[in-house]
Amino acid sequence: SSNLNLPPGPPRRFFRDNRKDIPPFQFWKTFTLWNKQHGPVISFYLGGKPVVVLGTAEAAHDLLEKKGEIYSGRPRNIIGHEILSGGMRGMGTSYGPQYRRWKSLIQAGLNAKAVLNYQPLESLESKILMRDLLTAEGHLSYKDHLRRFAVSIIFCVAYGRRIKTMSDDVVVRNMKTDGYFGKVHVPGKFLVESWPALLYLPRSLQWFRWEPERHRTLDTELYMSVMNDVKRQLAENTAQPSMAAYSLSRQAEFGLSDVETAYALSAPWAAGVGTTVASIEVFLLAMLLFPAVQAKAQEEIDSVVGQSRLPGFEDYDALPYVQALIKEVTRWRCIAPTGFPHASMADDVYKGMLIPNGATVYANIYAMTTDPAVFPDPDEFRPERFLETSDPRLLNFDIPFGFGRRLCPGKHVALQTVYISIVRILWAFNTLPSSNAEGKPILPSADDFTTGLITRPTPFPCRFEPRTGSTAEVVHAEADRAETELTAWK
Ligand code: HEM
Repeated sequence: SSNLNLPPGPPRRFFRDNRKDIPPFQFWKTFTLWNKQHGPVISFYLGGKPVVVLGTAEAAHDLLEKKGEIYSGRPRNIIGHEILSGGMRGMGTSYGPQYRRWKSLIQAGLNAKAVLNYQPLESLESKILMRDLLTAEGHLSYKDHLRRFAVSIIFCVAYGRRIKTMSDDVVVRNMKTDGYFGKVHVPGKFLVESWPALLYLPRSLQWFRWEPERHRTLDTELYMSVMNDVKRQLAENTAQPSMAAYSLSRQAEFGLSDVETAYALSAPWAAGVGTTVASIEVFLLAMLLFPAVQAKAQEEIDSVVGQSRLPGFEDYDALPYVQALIKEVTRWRCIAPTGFPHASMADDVYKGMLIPNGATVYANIYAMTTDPAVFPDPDEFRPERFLETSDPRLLNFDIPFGFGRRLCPGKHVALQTVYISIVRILWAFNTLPSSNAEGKPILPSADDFTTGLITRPTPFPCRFEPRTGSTAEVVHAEADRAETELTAWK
């Protein structure tokens, strides 16, 4: 392999370190520019460590899926995995026995069949969400209602308990660390990732440890305490079915210690709340900017469901335009633009280029989902692109959820939650922009997004106008009934 070259890329810098070429803000746009300039597979260096970026779905399928035995590792991540998580988050663990034990627990709770059991809960919580949006005060408070909705569903799935308000103790405690995990995963952000020799400094001088170690103590206390609650309920025979109840009653089978189980059970919480909320926010943004799409989806829902009842999971197959709209939400502004980096676990050769053992490999999902050759006019929000096609890449579109053995295990539950909330918002409300003092609509930018492993629209005001005279009545009646049924989840 010594005769082979790494994939092309930006000019190599002093000490082979391109860190300075990568802006901390929306770094995926720089990756995409480099993919355009140098080709679908590019490379650069971070502190002497090779990084490869795959800019087309074809390259990602060829490597991350077809050669899963090589490309299912995770790069060494000193801050996010080793220091912040004590090596216990499966998401940052390389493929191997420890990862497989973690994954079997996750899969048991989140596989396509298991998630059907969560539909009744998702339906009930979405009825509460409709009432919250109907009675929302101010044009930004929808964000808090969406977050409560997503946290409550994920918390029920993981621990069998509802979150009724954002002032719930576990939410308040989690908010102290929430977001930190995403923030530490910006490539090139920490010197020690590029220069691990800094770990040889006396511990008291390792300034980069102080903050993540503080967060780790808080995280561990929180994850253990919510898991121990379920342990207690199991002993008292009062536990609701949940991932925690299932895995604690089979702990020996999964081969995970208490603290490892506690961290595994926190994975849906860490990876599932922000992503679900961000997806629904992207939907709302698109509805403000593309009102004709909103009207077309509402027309479809009205023709299938009518106005006297809410749409439900049973209507899914009869709503192809809504299904296409959801795919377009995940494509138009993908919320995990570079996925989560993989690492190669052996030398490999792809189209004459060397991808060395230990290289960090990013799937540039942003480049793939905005590739005009596959998605003409990528900035247009056009669900029709998924209907007027026989291209299998569009018919089976799931690029936003990653690739191969590391493909998002929460995909099924995420799509269920997103569907039931979106279809009911469309049925109940016209999502409309706020107006300024002169009565002119304030349209948000389509490109004002945050930076991090997960990106979301920066907060924009919007309002929810009931579509018919009877909407409020149906929403209130359904929410009251849901409130009673939800008491089972305490
Ligand atoms: C629309 C919402 C979501 C999107 C777009 C999304 C996207 C992704 C992506 C791109 C990855 C990285 C895949 C790779 O490495 O190739 C990932 C990983 C992951 N996701 Fe999601 N996700 C979403 C919702 C969820 C939910 C709701 C959960 C949990 C209930 C979840 C749990 C996870 C976990 C545990 C991983 C790590 C998998 C591993 O390392 O093997 N995600 N997700």
